[in-house]
Amino acid sequence: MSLPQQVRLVEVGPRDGLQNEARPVTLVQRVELVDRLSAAGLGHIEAGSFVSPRWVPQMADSAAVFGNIRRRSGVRYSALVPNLQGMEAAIAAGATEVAVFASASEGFSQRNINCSISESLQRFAPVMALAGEQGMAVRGYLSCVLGCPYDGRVDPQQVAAVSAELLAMGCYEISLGDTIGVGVASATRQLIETVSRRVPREQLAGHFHDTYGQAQSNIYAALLEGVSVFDSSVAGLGGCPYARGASGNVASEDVLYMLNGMGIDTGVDIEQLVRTGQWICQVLGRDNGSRVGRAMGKV
Ligand SMILES: CC(C)(COP(=O)([O-])OP(=O)([O-])OC[C@H]1O[C@@H](n2cnc3c(N)ncnc32)[C@H](O)[C@@H]1OP(=O)([O-])[O-])[C@@H](O)C(=O)NCCC(=O)NCCSC(=O)C[C@@](C)(O)CC(=O)[O-]
Repeated sequence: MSLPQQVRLVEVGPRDGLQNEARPVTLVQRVELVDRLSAAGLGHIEAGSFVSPRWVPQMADSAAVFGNIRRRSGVRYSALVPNLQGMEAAIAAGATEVAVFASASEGFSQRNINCSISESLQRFAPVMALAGEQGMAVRGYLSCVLGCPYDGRVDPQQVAAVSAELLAMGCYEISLGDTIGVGVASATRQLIETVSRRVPREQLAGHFHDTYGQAQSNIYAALLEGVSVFDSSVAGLGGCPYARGASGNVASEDVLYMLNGMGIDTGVDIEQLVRTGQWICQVLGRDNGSRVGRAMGKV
């Protein structure tokens, strides 16, 4: 399969990234992060989540984030929602679209959202119904597609089955999450080959954490399999509070550098993105998780 000419990057730093930061991030800083990312050309930004603040306190102020960002025309500002309560809050806050999230493994489903996979899908039914009434697009995340911190190996057929259910419920795209970053390129290819028998490749996205340094090669493997949407996080922010040892998402700057080098268009300005990564690392007092960010920061 030939490589795509264009890739859509979904920037998840303000949600997947900041949800796992120990240091408190102010509302002003969260808003500025989203605004800097849209200014850099990112067209799809997950700006926050409407989950229980007891479970993920870092995302507690998401409504205020949506209320204060400088909205650029054409940019999709999405929100993560686990249930109808979250969906109603996301609509009230003015999210452009939402994402529901399920797990391919039972162990992670219980730890992350306190219910089984099948219960989680039942919770999404009213979310999908309300989204339909509102004409709102819903993305579906599936976690632990290449391994689970609680259950170990995850069968690709199981990933395909839950992906197909999310698609049948009305999700326009299924983002396959290697939540703990354990996958390697050959497993990624096999996974996409299996899942694509149930979900068209054009409706799949890749969401790779970089815990074991495999994210970029997994993205390349997914590109070769015809996937052209990838989630990433500026400066490699993040992890997952319910997956011990999970490091951040693959850094947006690193993905962009690779795609630029391969002549694949994303519409994102690498210089501005690198500056945004440097800025947020300064704000958080953390090291920059992007190699490209570190290298370009020196020149
Ligand atoms: C799903 C629940 C709520 C179940 O949590 P629960 O405790 O089982 O829920 P409940 O329905 O019994 O409600 C308990 C309390 O939570 C409240 N509540 C209920 N729903 C909401 C809501 N939407 N917003 C705000 N509050 C809510 C509800 O009102 C009630 O409040 P109380 O009466 O006790 O004061 C909880 O487990 C939860 O919020 N989990 C979120 C976990 C999370 O956000 N994890 C990180 C995101 S997933 C991820 O990062 C993976 C991904 C997507 O990036 C892909 C990848 O990398 O694999």
